[in-house]
Amino acid sequence: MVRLCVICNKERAIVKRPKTGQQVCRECFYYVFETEIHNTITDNKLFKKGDKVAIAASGGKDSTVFAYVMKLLNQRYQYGLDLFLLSIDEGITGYRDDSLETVKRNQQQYDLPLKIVSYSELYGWSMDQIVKEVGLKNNCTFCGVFRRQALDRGAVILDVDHIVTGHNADDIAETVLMNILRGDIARLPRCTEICTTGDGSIRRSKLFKYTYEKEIVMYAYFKKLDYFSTECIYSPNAYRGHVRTFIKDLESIRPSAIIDIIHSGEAFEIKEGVKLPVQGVCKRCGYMSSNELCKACMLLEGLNRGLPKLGIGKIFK
Ligand SMILES: Nc1ncnc2c1ncn2[C@@H]1O[C@H](COP(=O)(O)OP(=O)(O)OP(=O)(O)O)[C@@H](O)[C@H]1O
Repeated sequence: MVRLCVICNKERAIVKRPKTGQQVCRECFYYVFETEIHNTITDNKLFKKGDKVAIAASGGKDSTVFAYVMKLLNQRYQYGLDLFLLSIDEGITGYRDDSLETVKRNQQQYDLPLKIVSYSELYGWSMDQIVKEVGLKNNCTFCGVFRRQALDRGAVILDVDHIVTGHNADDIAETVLMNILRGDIARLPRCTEICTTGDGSIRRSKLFKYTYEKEIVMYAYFKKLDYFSTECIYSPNAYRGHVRTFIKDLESIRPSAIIDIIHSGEAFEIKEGVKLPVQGVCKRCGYMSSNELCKACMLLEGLNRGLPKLGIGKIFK
C-alpha cells in the first residue's frame, strides 16, 4: 500500500522525519525544513533589511546546508541581507585544507563572497604546530577558543553585523549536557540562546537550534549538496564525542530526547545571589573576557613561553 504524505496528502511519503516521526514527501520535507528556519528568524526578529551577515562556513554538512538555505530564504522572503561566507583555516593538514576546497566550491555554487582567516596569521600558530606541543588530549580547547575569537576578528575584517553558525539541535543538546556535567552555571543559560552578542556589537546566531542533525543530513542528501564529511583528525578523545554518543543512544530510544534536553537547558534558572563572572575586556587584546587576560591570550602565552599547558590550568609541560 502506498503511504501518502501527511502534509499534502497527494504525493507518496518517502521520508520519516526523525524529529516528529511524520511521513512526508520530498517537497513537503524541504518546505517544513526551510520554514522552520524562516520561523526561527522571524519569531526572534533576527535581521533587518540591509544587514551584513557572515555565514561561518567550514565546508561540513551543517554549514553547507545552512549557507544553501540562508541564500534561498533571503531570496524567497526578501530579507534584504548581504550574505558572506567566513571560513577559519585552523591549519589542520589533511582535514581543513580539504574542507576549505569544498567551501571554495560552495562560494561558486551559491555565488557568495568568501573570506578565509587563518590561525597562523592571527596567532602565529597552526593547529598542526599546537598539536605537536600539546598532544591530542587538550588540543580541542585551543581550537575552540581560537576559533571563537577568529570568527569575531574575521567579522570585523568583513565589517558585518552578524555571524550565523551551523550549530544544530544535537550540538546544542550536547553543550547543555556538558555544561551540566561540568557544573558550568555561567555558560548554561547562554548556550541555549539563539542570538548572543559577542565582542563589540557583532551578534552571533544559531538558526539550526531546533534542526536535528539527521534532518540536515537528509536534506543535504536529497538536494545533492556538495559538502565535506570527514571528522577532524585531532578530536578522537574529545569529551564532547562521548556526550554525543550518549545523546545519540538516547535519541534512538526516544527521538524527542534532543529537544527535551534543549528545553531543560532553557528552563534552568540561576538562584538569586549566586556569583557569576563579570564580563570585562582583556587587557592585552581588548577581546571580551571575565579575567584580566582572555582565554585566547592565556593559551597563546603558554604556547609562546614553551608551557602550553599554562592556559589550561597546568603549569608544567
Ligand atoms: N573552520 C571553520 N570556519 C568557519 N566556521 C566554522 C569552522 N568550524 C566550525 N565552524 C562553524 O561552527 C559550526 C559548528 O561547528 P562544529 O565543529 O560543530 O562542526 P560540525 O558540527 O561538523 O558542522 P559542520 O558540519 O558545518 O562542519 C559550523 O556549522 C560552522 O558554522
